[in-house]
Amino acid sequence: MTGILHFDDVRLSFAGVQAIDGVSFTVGADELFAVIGPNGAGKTSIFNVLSGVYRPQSGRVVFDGVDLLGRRPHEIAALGLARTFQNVELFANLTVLENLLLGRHHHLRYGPLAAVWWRGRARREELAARAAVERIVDFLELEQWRRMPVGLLPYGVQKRVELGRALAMEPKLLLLDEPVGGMNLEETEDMARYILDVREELRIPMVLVEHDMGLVMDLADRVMVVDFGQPVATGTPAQVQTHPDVLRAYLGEVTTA
Ligand SMILES: Nc1ncnc2c1ncn2[C@@H]1O[C@H](COP(=O)(O)OP(=O)(O)OP(=O)(O)O)[C@@H](O)[C@H]1O
Repeated sequence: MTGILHFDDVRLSFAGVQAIDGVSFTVGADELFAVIGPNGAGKTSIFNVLSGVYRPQSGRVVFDGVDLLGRRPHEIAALGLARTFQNVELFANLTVLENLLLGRHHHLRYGPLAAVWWRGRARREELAARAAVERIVDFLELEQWRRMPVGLLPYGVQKRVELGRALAMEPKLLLLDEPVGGMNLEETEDMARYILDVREELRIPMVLVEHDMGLVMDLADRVMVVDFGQPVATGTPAQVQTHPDVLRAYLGEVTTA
């Protein structure tokens, strides 16, 4: 299968704990791919391998034709792989606009000297960055909060700003780590709509880790279920929902409807 991301037979262990035990998957260029599984199954570890935080003992990870293993998180981000975090990781004292602008820093090509001596280009890039950030503010309907410090905003809006920060990087692939974790129903529905908009209007493929099963089954094209670091099943939401090994992983036994 051709795809933007290939995760191939990856194994990662920490002092006796096999966090990822031979996981493989491919994400298509226009796909929304979800990873689900019980607590401690290895989902976050998969994200941490993808974003360069953990280095696996074996396997291959190829993104957009580039081998990611051994690369540092900032290099991977600069290649176009952006992520959001389970717990919001924004600068609480900075405004929404400032946080979004920080997301764009990979796109600023001038260094500090150029900023002083070559004002024309630095200024043009700065203006382009601001215009791009304003488009994201519109897209995610953040107008009313744009000049407010992120730390003062409701949690659901902070999560939306985090999505915006990742979008500001103009990624080729987006990793969403529990985008609706801790949200109420209304916030969850809003976020689901923005995720669909990212997919349909911006056409950015995504990998989603999420505990909210309803959201996963509504949004994902394909789902991979992991348990104890191992892949249990991969398929469409309808296929995995009825897979006996998936029921066993979640419920501890096979049930028949
Ligand atoms: N840095 C680490 N050091 C030691 N063990 C770790 C580390 N990171 C993860 N693990 C272990 O690896 C296993 C997989 O953890 P991981 O966080 O990837 O699971 P998860 O599916 O994301 O869980 P959750 O749904 O609770 O977030 C667990 O047994 C965990 O304790």
